[in-house]
Amino acid sequence: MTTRTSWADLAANSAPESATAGSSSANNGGIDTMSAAARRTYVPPHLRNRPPVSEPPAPAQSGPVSSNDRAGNVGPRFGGGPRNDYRPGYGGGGRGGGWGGRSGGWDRGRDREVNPFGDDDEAEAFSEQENTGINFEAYEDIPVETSGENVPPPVNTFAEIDLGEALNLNIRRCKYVKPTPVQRHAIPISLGGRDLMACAQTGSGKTAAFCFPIISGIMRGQSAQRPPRGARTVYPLALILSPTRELSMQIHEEARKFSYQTGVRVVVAYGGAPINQQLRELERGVDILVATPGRLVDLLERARVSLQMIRYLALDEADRMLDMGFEPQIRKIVEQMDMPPPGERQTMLFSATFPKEIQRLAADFLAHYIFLAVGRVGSSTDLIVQRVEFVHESDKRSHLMDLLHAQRANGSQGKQALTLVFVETKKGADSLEHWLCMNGFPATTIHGDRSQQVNCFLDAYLCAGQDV
Ligand SMILES: Nc1ncnc2c1ncn2[C@@H]1O[C@H](COP(=O)(O)OP(=O)(O)OP(=O)(O)O)[C@@H](O)[C@H]1O
Repeated sequence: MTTRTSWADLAANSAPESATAGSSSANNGGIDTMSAAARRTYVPPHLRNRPPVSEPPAPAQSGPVSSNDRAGNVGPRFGGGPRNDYRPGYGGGGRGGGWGGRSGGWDRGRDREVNPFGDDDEAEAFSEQENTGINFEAYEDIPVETSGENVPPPVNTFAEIDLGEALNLNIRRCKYVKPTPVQRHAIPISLGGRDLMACAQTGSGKTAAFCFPIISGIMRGQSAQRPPRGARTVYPLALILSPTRELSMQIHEEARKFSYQTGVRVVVAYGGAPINQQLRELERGVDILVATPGRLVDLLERARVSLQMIRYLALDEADRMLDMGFEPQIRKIVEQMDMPPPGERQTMLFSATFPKEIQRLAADFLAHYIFLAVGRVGSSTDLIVQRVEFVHESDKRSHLMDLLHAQRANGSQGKQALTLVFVETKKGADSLEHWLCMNGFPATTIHGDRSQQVNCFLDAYLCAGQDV
């Protein structure tokens, strides 16, 4: 069934055929960290250290979201679809059976996986307390639009999706009780092997929306293709591109939690930091690479990373990447290196907005994609009263004083309230700070290297002593 909506119509006109995949520039040196046996067949990090199995790999078969046509989308490169890598005896102990029962390659290899949850106390980790990162009360009214052919139905619970035992445990460790709107729709779409163009705001739970299908897919899959051997070149199976170092680090942290004890290894690479440590991390193996575009181009040009084995590509905050001028780098990474073309890889494009430039990117990077637009969770329009008031220059301070007094009166109901005042210059901020303090509203000025022009005040009346 096809549902058409205003945004959807924009999306539906796309022509995804224009992407071109460059040929591999593989070199033939040995992979010096591998044994001779391992050299014969490339073994991705998540599959290394498995106990040997005598039977051949399981035949290609559909994933648990059986109504989806993943095979047709993944292409012949990966054996026509995901492989269910359940093997009797593998992961059968400890965490339960099924393909999700793996305890992962980490613990058996030379690296012991650090617990990203930061504690070994399972009782604490599994406490019933919900993750409070999302305002679930604002959920029910979130408008969601989807369009495209054969859109997989959304799910209401994580239990409805077979993500595998290990990933399910990590979802519980994260205290995610139910999926956010973007997760409800995006996860079944991606598990179904479909390309996705998702318009979703920051804070809507996008990270899990693209990480869960990637991790689950890597756990199930088995690469049918052997990459050429290149000294010190690594071959990630998934690439997550994000605009900034901070966001990349955040995604990496989250992805490490989601992939804990799955055997799937996540590495991050971003600019503005020494490359050597990142190279060492890459050399230890990488299944999912989280990267900023500039640093990734550097790694590709040094032939330290090859995109030849990429099965999953996620672009987070794509509109921000374009705003920051990363389009040439992104196009180089996706179209001019050795990444498999659309249709042979699975691509998820996330953006808060859907301007023409993003529509073009979607047309070039995605194949037969589903368009998803999710309204903002806890949108400012729902939770914040916005008011614009025009005040004469000479009345600004007295007006501010009135607002602060009003807030002080409201604040007596119990909840602490903070006031942020943005001031044009540091000098102006210093002057206002002094004036506020003299008038009984302790304030703290914040200014930093990144924005000398914008300074803000914290009304410390109700939070004196807090370090912003
Ligand atoms: N299903 C869920 N249940 C409870 N909390 C969740 C759920 N999904 C995500 N969260 C939490 O909500 C917060 C925002 O999620 P997340 O960082 O994934 O959003 P995002 O859309 O990727 O935002 P950003 O663009 O800032 O990365 C995080 O604290 C995350 O742990």
